[in-house]
This record gives sequence, structure tokens and C-alpha cells, in this order.
Amino acid sequence: MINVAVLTLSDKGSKGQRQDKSGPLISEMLKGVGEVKYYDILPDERDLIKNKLLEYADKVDLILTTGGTGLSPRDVTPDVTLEIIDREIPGIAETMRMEGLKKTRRSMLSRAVAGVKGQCLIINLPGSPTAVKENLEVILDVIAHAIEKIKGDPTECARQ
Ligand SMILES: Nc1ncnc2c1ncn2[C@@H]1O[C@H](COP(=O)(O)OP(=O)(O)OP(=O)(O)O)[C@@H](O)[C@H]1O
Ligand SMILES: Nc1nc2c(c(=O)[nH]1)N[C@H]1C(S)=C(S)[C@@H](COP(=O)(O)O)O[C@H]1N2
Repeated sequence: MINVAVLTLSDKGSKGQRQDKSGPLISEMLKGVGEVKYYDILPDERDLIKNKLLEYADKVDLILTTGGTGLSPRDVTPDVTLEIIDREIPGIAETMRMEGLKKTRRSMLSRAVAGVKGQCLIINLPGSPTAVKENLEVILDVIAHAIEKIKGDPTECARQ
């Protein structure tokens, strides 16, 4: 089973001013795919996010973040993610934005990124529960294979 950490980035959520629905939704959607071992809510603060991502990356196979991917001045999740990853996986974020366009034109406003830190896959999701559902459902089936490859699975990946 894949070990997962979920990190919600929200100023309001971290102050208890809004119930976090997106973090629990991620956990729900991951049933059968992975087990959520860690979950936290942080404000949109670079250093706090960076330290938490680095801590989780040593402990789990997959980190899913939600929130802070947009254009508000305090949205920094993709910027911090890019700072710490070793390699980017553009196709994951491209797929989320492309499939999202079928639901809302605002899909193009998410700056979400995905990448690898050590042996951990990190994927940013936007903040609203609707966006989490629509983004995660279009990449969910590829996550297990991506993690196998990150961990060095030598089997050939091509379809026969
Ligand atoms: N973690 C969450 N749980 C529930 N609803 C959320 C969450 N994050 C965002 N939303 C919903 O999506 C809308 C847009 O998200 P956005 O990230 O812009 O919110 P925000 O209010 O700017 O976040 P912040 O808490 O960082 O100020 C919010 O107004 C809220 O309705
Ligand atoms: N599929 C999908 N993608 C989506 C959305 C959505 O509702 N559905 N919301 C968009 C909106 S309105 C914004 S502003 C950006 C960034 O969201 P965030 O700042 O909450 O991370 O994600 C976008 N991506």
C-alpha cells in the first residue's frame, strides 16, 4: 500500500476560520490506492510549507497538497514545491489543467506542479473541494505506476 501525506494550505483553514473539506476529500478519494499516514493544515507561508514538505518527503511515498496554487499574492505552494523537488513531472499537471478545462475555463489559473523529491512523489491540487475532485480523479489511476518507477521498478513500462 502507498503511504500518503496530505497537506492543506489555507490561511483561513489554519486559523480555524473555515472547515477543511479538501484534505478529508483527498483521503476519501485515495481509499484503495493509498493510506493517509499524515495530515496537516498550514497557512500560505513559504518556510512552513517547505519544512513540512521536506519532513513528509522522507516519510511517505506520496504527498498531495491542496490550495495555494492560484494567483493570489499569498499563493506559494507551486513555488515552494519547485524549490524542493529534484525532477518535475510536467505531464501530471498538464493533464489536470487540460481535463479541468472541460469543466471550467478557470482550470488554466492553477499553477500546480508535480515532481519527485528523493523517492517521494509530490502533487499539488487546487484548493476548493470541487477542484480537488476534478483534478485528482483524472490522475489517480497513474499514481501507483509512477511511484513504482520512482522506486526503481525495472520492469518494462510500454504497452504490448
Ligand atoms: N481547504 C478547503 N476546504 C473547503 N473549502 C475550500 C478549501 N480551500 C478552498 N476552499 C473553497 O474554495 C474557494 C476558493 O479557494 P481559495 O484557495 O482561493 O480560498 P481562499 O479563501 O483564498 O483561501 P485562504 O484560506 O488561503 O485565504 C474558497 O472561497 C472556499 O470556498
Ligand atoms: N478542475 C478544476 N480545476 C480548477 C478549478 C475547478 O473548479 N476545477 N478551480 C480553478 C480556480 S478558480 C483557481 S483560482 C485555481 C487555483 O486554485 P487555488 O488557489 O485554490 O489553489 O484552480 C483552478 N483549477
